[in-house]
Amino acid sequence: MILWAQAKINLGLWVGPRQPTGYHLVDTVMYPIEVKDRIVLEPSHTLRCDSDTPGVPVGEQNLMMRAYHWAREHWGPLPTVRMAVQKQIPLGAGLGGGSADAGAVLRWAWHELGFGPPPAVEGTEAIGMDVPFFVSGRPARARHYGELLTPVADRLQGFWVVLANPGWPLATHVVYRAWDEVGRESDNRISEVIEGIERGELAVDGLQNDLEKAAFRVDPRLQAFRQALERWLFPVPCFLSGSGATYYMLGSDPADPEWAYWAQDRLRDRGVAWVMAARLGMGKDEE
Ligand SMILES: C[C@](O)(CO)[C@H](O)COP(=O)(O)OP(=O)(O)OC[C@H]1O[C@@H](n2ccc(N)nc2=O)[C@H](O)[C@@H]1O
Ligand SMILES: Nc1ncnc2c1ncn2[C@@H]1O[C@H](COP(=O)(O)OP(=O)(O)OP(=O)(O)O)[C@@H](O)[C@H]1O
Repeated sequence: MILWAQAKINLGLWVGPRQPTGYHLVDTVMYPIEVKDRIVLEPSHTLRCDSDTPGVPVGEQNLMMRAYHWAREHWGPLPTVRMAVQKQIPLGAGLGGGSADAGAVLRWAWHELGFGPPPAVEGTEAIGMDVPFFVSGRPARARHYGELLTPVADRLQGFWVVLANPGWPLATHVVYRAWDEVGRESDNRISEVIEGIERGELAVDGLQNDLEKAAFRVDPRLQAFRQALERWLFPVPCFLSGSGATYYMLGSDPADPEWAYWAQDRLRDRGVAWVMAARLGMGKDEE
């Protein structure tokens, strides 16, 4: 069986102070995007988790394995399988790659156990704060530590964006740690973003990512990367997803793929390590 694990982008991200738990309060909209990992699941005599992508942990360190164990413990017995992931989502990119894979395994487990849709997300934050979103797979506002979800209208489905990643990762916990030093709470404009989505628009003036300054601090190359993107795609603004290092950009008519493909070619010509024109919204779950 083939499972598809879709990435997300954050449409705005506001961060509050670190709590005694070690986590920060956040407020963001997470939107699925059609960049996806391919996971092959097959019956096996022993439980295994592999990947042919360099840098992806295999075995117990992989989030798919943690998701499998979690589902078996909390939902019920599962067949013994080999899980193999082919990554398309870049690593440490703010696109939620590992959490997306975990979400896909949990969705499979829910279905496998004969429970009806939608899969329950409760408790899955034990695997990662982004995981409940990936289990649900639907556009949502995410609050508290990111696990508290409220559905958001799926009115941006089909919008074209171009994603650009500089080719090196940023570790989420390091960026949050840097936020403790340089971060400042900013005006929360998420209602503008949500109202825009309800009208079928992306309110770009309200999009802001509080982690960006912290990410610049962790790796100053990111600021130079952003400046280069802005120069190459002028006058289009760039928005950082999650804890970075991926930026997304959209043209004046996001329903039209032409600008996204033009931008994709232009950034590839300029040597950007990973670039992809992709649509927002939910794709198919499995093959
Ligand atoms: C940046 C975002 O992707 C935005 O959606 C998320 O906030 C990160 O979610 P995630 O990668 O699923 O995060 P986790 O794997 O749960 O946590 C990784 C590390 O990030 C930090 N972390 C994460 C979420 C949060 N609300 N506050 C935090 O401070 C913690 O140091 C934690 O140890
Ligand atoms: N299935 C997986 N795919 C990718 N990385 C994984 C996986 N399982 C565990 N990891 C580990 O998780 C780390 C972070 O990976 P990931 O790509 O999810 O980060 P991210 O995109 O920054 O996530 P987020 O947006 O949730 O902060 C990787 O460097 C890797 O060590």
